[in-house]
Amino acid sequence: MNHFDYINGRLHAEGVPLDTIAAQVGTPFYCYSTATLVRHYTVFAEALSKAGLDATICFALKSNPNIAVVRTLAELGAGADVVSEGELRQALAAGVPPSRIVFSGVGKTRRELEFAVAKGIMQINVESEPELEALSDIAAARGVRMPIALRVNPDVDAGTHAKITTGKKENKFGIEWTRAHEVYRKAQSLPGIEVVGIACHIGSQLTDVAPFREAFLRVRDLVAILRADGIDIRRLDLGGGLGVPYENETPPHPDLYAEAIRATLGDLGCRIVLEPGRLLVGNAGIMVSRVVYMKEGATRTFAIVDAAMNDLMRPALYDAHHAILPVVQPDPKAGIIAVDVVGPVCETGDTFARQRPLPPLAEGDLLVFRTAGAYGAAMSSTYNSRPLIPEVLVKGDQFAIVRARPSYEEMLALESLPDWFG
Ligand SMILES: Cc1ncc(COP(=O)(O)O)c(C=O)c1O
Ligand SMILES: N[C@@H](CCCC[NH3+])C(=O)O
Repeated sequence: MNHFDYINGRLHAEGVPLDTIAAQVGTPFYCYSTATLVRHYTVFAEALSKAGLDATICFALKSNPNIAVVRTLAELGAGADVVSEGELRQALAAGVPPSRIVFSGVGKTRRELEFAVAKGIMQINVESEPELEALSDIAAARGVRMPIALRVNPDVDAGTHAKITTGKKENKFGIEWTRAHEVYRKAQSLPGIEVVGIACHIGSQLTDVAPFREAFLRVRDLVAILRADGIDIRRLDLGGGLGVPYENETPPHPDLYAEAIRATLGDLGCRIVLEPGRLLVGNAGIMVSRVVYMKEGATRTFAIVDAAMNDLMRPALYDAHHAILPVVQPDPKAGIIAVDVVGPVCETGDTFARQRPLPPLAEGDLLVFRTAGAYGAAMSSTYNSRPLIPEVLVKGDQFAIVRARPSYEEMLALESLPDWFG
């Protein structure tokens, strides 16, 4: 469910026509809907409370770190899951209290750990023994014990795209399952560490609840082993990963997911922490782009648009499908053609869709790429010296630019020529 619909023949974000935004901010741009963000958060939170779970929802900023998006969720009670000092600063700037922030990631630097400890965040999810030792040194030097969970790798196949599966033993993430008990013992003995829980995240865009259940049962076994050894496990961070429909997928409803948590872990007396990203923001965002040229190739028709793989990387990186709609509602009598929708970047991979059935298009037409709120702007780059595109947040019939398009002067100002060029 989202709030991007045709009203009087023009696609709107809530109450605002997208061509009105395009006229003001220029194309391409990202556009997010407050109502969809609120709805997704509420459905997820209600599913957890209906299942009787005592849960903290820590929005995974990696999916969309825009501070207006994060603030919208924080006002509903969301905490944050961050993976870098930059994301931690974004979460704080958006008003997320440190007591609701978890810090994940395989390669947190000492500087990043220092910063997180100094801010007094809720928990650090430690992913290796060297990180555990570094963190203990840092916290002990400040005279504190940092609350931690060890991220364990349960060796479960999430059944998702190979590039976004994280919980198999060959993946770089987490502490190897069979070593977990030993590393927990070590953590218990370190002066700067307070063990509070277990963390686990098996992958992203899961469309079946079975792999989650399998991982949660493994976590359950580990809780029993650790508690029998006197290690006080009181929080379970189950990561994110619940998928959204891009094309024909039918991911489980949050109710089913919450029920799987209740059935496997609900009786352990643990606080549950969740790190959803895509589920909250995926369908709350679109990218709007304009057709620059229509081009007839030898075998295909190309719609060359002003957005490119650097703006929305998912199709190039994962062959991901994003639905494409014209902003002006097509006349059904106009028929359908097969089009390759491509960007201007000098790579064949800069293709958003191949042979996509679309109504006849013309230069200047506005197109919307749906389900672009997660891992869209977040993964964009300036490849081909293209400035990052602006982001707009809509609320009812108002909209605001929540990330401006940098000027070429601002981009150039970051670079300099060494003196030796004279
Ligand atoms: C540790 C961790 N938590 C949370 C997430 C968010 O995942 P998703 O956007 O699939 O909910 C990810 C990304 O896969 C992750 O690696
Ligand atoms: N970037 C991926 C998701 C990765 C999840 C991060 N752990 C995507 O766009 O689908």
